[in-house]
Amino acid sequence: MATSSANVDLDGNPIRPLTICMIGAGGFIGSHLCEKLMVETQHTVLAVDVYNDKIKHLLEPDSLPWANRIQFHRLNIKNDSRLEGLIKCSDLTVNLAAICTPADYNTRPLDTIYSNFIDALPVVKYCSENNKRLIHFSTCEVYGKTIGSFLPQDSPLRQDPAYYILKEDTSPCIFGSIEKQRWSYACAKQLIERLIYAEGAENGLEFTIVRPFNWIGPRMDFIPGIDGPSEGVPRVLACFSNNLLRREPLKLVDGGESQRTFVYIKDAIEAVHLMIENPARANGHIFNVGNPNNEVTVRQLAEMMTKVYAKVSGEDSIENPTIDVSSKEFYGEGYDDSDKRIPDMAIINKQLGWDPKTSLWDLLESTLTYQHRTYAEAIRQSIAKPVAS
Ligand SMILES: NC(=O)c1ccc[n+]([C@@H]2O[C@H](COP(=O)([O-])OP(=O)(O)OC[C@H]3O[C@@H](n4cnc5c(N)ncnc54)[C@H](O)[C@@H]3O)[C@@H](O)[C@H]2O)c1
Ligand SMILES: O=C(O)[C@H]1O[C@H](OP(=O)(O)OP(=O)(O)OC[C@H]2O[C@@H](n3ccc(=O)[nH]c3=O)[C@H](O)[C@@H]2O)[C@H](O)[C@@H](O)[C@@H]1O
Repeated sequence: MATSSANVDLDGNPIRPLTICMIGAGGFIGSHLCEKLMVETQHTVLAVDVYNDKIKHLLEPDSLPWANRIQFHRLNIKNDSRLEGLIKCSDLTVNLAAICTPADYNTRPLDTIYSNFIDALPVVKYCSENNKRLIHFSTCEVYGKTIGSFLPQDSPLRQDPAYYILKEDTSPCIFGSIEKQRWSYACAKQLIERLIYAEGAENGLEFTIVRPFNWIGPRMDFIPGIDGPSEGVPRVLACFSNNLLRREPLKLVDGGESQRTFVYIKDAIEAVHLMIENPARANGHIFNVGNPNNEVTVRQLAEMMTKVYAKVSGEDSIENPTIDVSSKEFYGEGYDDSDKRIPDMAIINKQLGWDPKTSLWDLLESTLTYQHRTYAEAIRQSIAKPVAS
């Protein structure tokens, strides 16, 4: 894998220290990106978010070696006039802010569309008007379902990669009907991608669009009842971690037949680092960032997480480790799913020389070690606490 050296880019040119306005810096991806930029580079980060719990370790104490290179700005980009000033005084804006948990897409579709499209509009506008570079986080969900999923079950073409591999420049974006509100997120992300692309074409905006394919690792989402709402439904890694920590069966939605490719957050952050430091190679591109070698069904993921958790916790797994639930029961009306998500890696490989390296077993082992160390005791105490009468 290509890595960017401390001082020169992939073409041997010196890298000058940048000021980066990172919106959504307090989230899962933002926290890892901030960590990378503080520990391994000389760039400065203006970290924008409504929360900062996941980056507290980078903000305090003042004696940290990077203390003068990171500032936290608590603001909601929906309604804060300070945003334009922060973008103006930065060289680059990285926009991560979004509602991005599937349980919200069909239950809070308006918030989802506003967050992923309307709230991103001023960010794009300020970057374009002030000639500032933008790295915008989209999603692999813009591909929706594969072409192959519409073929008859017994069609041999279903095995042909042409019918399922997802390519940035040729694959169509296939969503379900409007009443399947699951697609509100993907559709909003697609429209903001098109707007950014058009700003590039008509007004010369320097942009890069990132399509993450299921990045997972420590600090992803929350554990319900511990550092998030008891009734909240996070993404699958945190749902399954929560079940394992509580010794409950893992819930397989509609049989757990959907397929995903999971990439380790630390591998994926390497790719973003390369985009930041190689604008000539990254500008104007849309990049899939995922690990095509780590494909599993959700059922296989549950089985592997159960085995890995038994290893890292030293506890035997429960007798019936999984249970089937319908999507209506789990997510409510209007849920739908992507059947299969394998990223084509040709463009990112050609432009940035990036390839993922961590196997699914290894990334689950380090992530579940973190989950166990961070949450097991808190869960034990919450279970032991008598319920208030
Ligand atoms: N994690 C993945 O695998 C994945 C996959 C596909 C796409 N993405 C995209 O990457 C981005 C980051 O994802 P993540 O996993 O880190 O999610 P996250 O929810 O952990 O982080 C998003 C952050 O944005 C902040 N935010 C949201 N709205 C805001 C607002 N109005 N003002 C200020 N801050 C706001 C949130 O507080 C949160 O800290 C999102 O755009 C998401 O759609 C992530
Ligand atoms: O991470 C990504 O690349 C993108 O995909 C995710 O969507 P999805 O993969 O469907 O979200 P998960 O919550 O991680 O679910 C993965 C699969 O597990 C299933 N699932 C989830 C939770 C659970 O307890 N059980 C279960 O079977 C879901 O139905 C789905 O098929 C989210 O939309 C975004 O964070 C992001 O854009």
